[in-house]
Amino acid sequence: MSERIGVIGAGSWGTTLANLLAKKGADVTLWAYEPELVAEMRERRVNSLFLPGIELSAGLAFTNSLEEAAAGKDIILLVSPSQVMRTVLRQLAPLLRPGVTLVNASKGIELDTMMTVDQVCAEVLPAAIARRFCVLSGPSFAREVAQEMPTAVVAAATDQTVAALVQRVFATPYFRVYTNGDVMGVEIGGSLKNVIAVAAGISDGLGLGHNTRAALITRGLAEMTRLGVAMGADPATFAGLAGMGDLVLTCTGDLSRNRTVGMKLGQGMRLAEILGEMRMVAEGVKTAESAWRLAARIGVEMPITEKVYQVLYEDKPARQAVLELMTRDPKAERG
Ligand SMILES: NC(=O)C1=CN([C@@H]2O[C@H](COP(=O)(O)OP(=O)(O)OC[C@H]3O[C@@H](n4cnc5c(N)ncnc54)[C@H](O)[C@@H]3O)[C@@H](O)[C@H]2O)C=CC1
Ligand SMILES: O=C(CO)COP(=O)(O)O
Repeated sequence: MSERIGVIGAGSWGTTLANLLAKKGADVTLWAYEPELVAEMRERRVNSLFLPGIELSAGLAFTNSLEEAAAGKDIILLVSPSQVMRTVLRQLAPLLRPGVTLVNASKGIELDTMMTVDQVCAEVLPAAIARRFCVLSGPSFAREVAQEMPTAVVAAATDQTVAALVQRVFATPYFRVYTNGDVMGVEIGGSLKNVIAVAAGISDGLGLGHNTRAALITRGLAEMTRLGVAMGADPATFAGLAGMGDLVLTCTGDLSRNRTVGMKLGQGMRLAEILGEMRMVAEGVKTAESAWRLAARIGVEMPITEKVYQVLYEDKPARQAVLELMTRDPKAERG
């Protein structure tokens, strides 16, 4: 591959995708926020903080300098947590060359503005650069991709030549990439499934059953779709990889950080204590608040998201939240 690629963020997902690209033979530079991580990855070819036990390709370069990671690159992969994305983008803006393709692999809605990552890019970056934006999302635990387990994701861009480029660059025999034109639907699906995964974790932590989890997944999908459609998304996107696919993975998979946070809440731990023990990001914790505020602002009902918000931030007991969901006014399933 001839593309020069900068990967911005060396958490578990950024490291995994950088490694996937380097194993394909691409020229990849991985930027890490933590200086000690760069030293370790250079010397030992491992990221013991965020992706322990996975050997990193000899072809991968590492840096703490955003300039080194971004200047002159053909593709920039954004994989920093969504709440720091604006700060990172502001630093990247003067470094990006015209014609660069931006790929977002992060999942979340900014707290202060209630913006998706594509919207933040459009605000922070020059229009000519923000136009070549693509979001890469879907059911993809980093560790399983790093272990080359078959995975399917979606690359969504307004310009289908951009989506097709991203599909070609990222595809491997174990990483299948579908194109899609619905940027908003894919951004919203990837962001909101994390909130529903917190709910599913709470349910599991309370010792509730498979019926409850299936109800949360299905009704969670209904409210994700409702918000997405109100934001201009195509409802069909929510039946796809970035909607139902990722929702099922995250609500049922033991590797999910969001589900784990929920489980610990359901078992009675306090949020501050849970987050204090975590170095990794559980995006659903902040996105519960931004999504809840966004839904209130545009007048969309999101009862599960609302309860997750109340359990996280208003000390609502989890059992009380479940009871309140179950005893809402009777409704038709669709409508
Ligand atoms: N890990 C996974 O399986 C997947 C993660 N994602 C998404 O990828 C994004 C990144 O998550 P992970 O790679 O999992 O990260 P992680 O949870 O493994 O690591 C945390 C990351 O946050 C970075 N960070 C912390 N404070 C920072 C700051 N002030 N400025 C810049 N960076 C800072 C760390 O350097 C590290 O890269 C998230 O939006 C996540 O939802 C998407 C798909 C799969
Ligand atoms: O987005 C993910 C898988 O698609 C990762 O989910 P967690 O952040 O909950 O681990």
